[in-house]
Amino acid sequence: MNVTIPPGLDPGVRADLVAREKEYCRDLQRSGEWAHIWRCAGQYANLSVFDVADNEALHRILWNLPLFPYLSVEITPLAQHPSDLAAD
Ligand SMILES: O=C(O)CC1=CCC(=O)O1
Repeated sequence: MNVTIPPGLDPGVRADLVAREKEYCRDLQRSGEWAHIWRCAGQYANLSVFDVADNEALHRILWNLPLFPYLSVEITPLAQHPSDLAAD
């Protein structure tokens, strides 16, 4: 996810959006659907791993992100690799 918040956005609105985004993300981490989130070094972007039932669940999560209007999201579906020890 790449984040592009307009520089002219009211600072209070921006702070509220970022705070709500953090709480939303942490709730989904607690439920297990947002499995990992990493900051992409040097970028206002993150790399996240979701563990969801289906595409609709992923869409719901992304669509409801408070920062959704300011995100560009690239999605790569993942499957288990046969060499992964966890596959045994
Ligand atoms: O700061 C970001 O990368 C955007 C974001 C997604 C979830 C969150 O808490 O922040």
